[in-house]
Amino acid sequence: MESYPGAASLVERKFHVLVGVTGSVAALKLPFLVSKLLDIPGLEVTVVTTERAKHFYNPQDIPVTLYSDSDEWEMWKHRSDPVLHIDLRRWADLMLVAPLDANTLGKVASGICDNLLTCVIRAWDRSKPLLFCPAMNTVMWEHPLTAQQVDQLKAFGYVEIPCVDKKLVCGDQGLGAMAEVETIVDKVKEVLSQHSGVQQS
Ligand SMILES: CC(C)(CO)[C@@H](O)C(=O)NCCC(=O)N/C=C\S
Repeated sequence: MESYPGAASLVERKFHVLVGVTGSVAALKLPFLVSKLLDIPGLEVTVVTTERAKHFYNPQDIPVTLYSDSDEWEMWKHRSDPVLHIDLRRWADLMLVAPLDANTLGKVASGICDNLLTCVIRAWDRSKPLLFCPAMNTVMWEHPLTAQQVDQLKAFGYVEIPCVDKKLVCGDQGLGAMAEVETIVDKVKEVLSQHSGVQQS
């Protein structure tokens, strides 16, 4: 490859998927979700976790870069240092928040950004797709706040991958279970095909 200006732009870089994970018990599916995303050719995956989500998975089961709040503060000590949540919003072509727990849903709907994940979302470039997978106990899902907040996120242009009706880990039966990983991956593929369509045009 000649080293003329713009040469790099001619090389098909990978499609960058940023996975956000929050503190629903559905976060136990993160290793499976990441591995199925990595099966999609041309994808590069990075994960941003909240502190509460860490309770549900083992970081050794996540074979990609995994950022959490301390990374932001380790990285920024002086004015010239990179700002991680801004670097991540630039790096990502698509964001997938799976699971989106009730706490982070509320924060995103009202613009609270008190951790790395909510800062990336608050800074998100809304011309890029942001998919979210709500997951919470049925009685939380049925609280009137939830529909208001989900509608607010859809009004921002974010795409809901709806929760499903299941027997939940606490024994309750009903809506609130995160969409199946296969459903989530199919949705990412669908958006990806639209995106690559744009690239071909
Ligand atoms: C964990 C999994 C994926 C097992 O199939 C499913 O139950 C689920 O998505 N639960 C999320 C709902 C939740 O956070 N419940 C919290 C209290 S009941």
